[in-house]
Amino acid sequence: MTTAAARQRTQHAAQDSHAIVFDTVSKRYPDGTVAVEALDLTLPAGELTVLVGPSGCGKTTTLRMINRLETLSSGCIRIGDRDVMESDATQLRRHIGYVMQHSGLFPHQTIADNIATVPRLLKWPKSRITARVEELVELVGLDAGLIRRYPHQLSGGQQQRVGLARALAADPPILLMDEPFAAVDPIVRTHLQDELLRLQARMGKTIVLVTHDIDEAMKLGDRIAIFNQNGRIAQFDTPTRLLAAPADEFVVDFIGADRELRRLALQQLDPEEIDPGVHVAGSATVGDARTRLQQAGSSGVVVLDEAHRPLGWLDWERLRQADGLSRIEQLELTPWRHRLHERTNLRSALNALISAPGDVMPVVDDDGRYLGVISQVQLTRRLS
Ligand SMILES: Nc1ncnc2c1ncn2[C@@H]1O[C@H](COP(=O)(O)OP(=O)(O)OP(=O)(O)O)[C@@H](O)[C@H]1O
Repeated sequence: MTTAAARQRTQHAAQDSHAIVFDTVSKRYPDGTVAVEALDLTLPAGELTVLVGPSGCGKTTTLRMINRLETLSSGCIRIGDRDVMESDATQLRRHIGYVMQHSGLFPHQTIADNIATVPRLLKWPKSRITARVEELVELVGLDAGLIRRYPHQLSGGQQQRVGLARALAADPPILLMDEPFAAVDPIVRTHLQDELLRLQARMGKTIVLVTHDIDEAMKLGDRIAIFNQNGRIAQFDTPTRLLAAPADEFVVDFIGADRELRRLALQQLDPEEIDPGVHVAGSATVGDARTRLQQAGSSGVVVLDEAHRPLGWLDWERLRQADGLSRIEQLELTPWRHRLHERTNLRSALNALISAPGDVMPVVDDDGRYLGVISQVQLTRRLS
């Protein structure tokens, strides 16, 4: 009989087989440079681990030793119970997707052929390859019309998506990503990071990602390894723990002066803090709105459209001056520059509130419908 516990054990065993363990690993290049010295580190299966640290501290070397693009000088790396140096290098790399900073696409091959690289090596039937390419293009959010183009005909962000699709083609359990978003502009980078998180929530792969950027590390990492020189680990922890209890001055400096703001970015609004607020429909009369405001003792009112979406803010002074019989929608409302989503983090909430009329911001659900308001007073109380 297969019990739930037994099923869970089997699942864990399967996942553990993709944990990556560094056991006293060193790498000395032929010119004598010691890139990594006696590294001990266990990267858990099914998690996204970020390697971050100053330039030249050995992050890329560490990453490239996992798929044997660099050989180890001493020590051992195991994936599950397999020693990578004893595995066949070609076989090993088929189970490990690899994404580089400048996508590394083959310039004379179409996008479709680039994505199909590993399936072709594995001699999949043509129909299976075509179906997989279509599936991947959709998965990474590329327009299907692009697959007949060549890499130079794509933007940097599109090329990175193709690089990711190619790395995922044979559904490898492990994905190595070396500064995958460093070469694109900040807006595209944010999109790509969000996409990676969305994909990882579905895929649950063992991902190792190298970056210089501590904000990117905090956003993406289930765990973060902060490297000091020669591949020494200053701290290996979850983002929350790194911010709450940095191990030493080096970590404090690396995280930066705005550590408190970074902590806020990791905390979400508590649904209990969302206040119903005072709101009226645009079709209500000024007189109705005044009565509601007086009852609630608020400084203004949130005006909603017929789909219950926030239209703007109307303060008491403007209401007082208006004709009591006119409709609210005829008055000039103060719009918000942002909407806060119910799953927003406290850093975004604070930023938005700083410029909000009436010191309150409407909070909306996935469809943009009004759930209530969060106020500066409430947030300050929570943070103090
Ligand atoms: N092929 C090589 N030969 C000699 N030294 C090398 C070689 N590759 C890297 N190094 C050196 O090894 C050290 C670690 O390099 P590595 O590229 O792993 O660091 P990194 O943390 O990824 O740096 P960056 O963030 O600048 O990419 C550096 O001092 C680098 O100069």
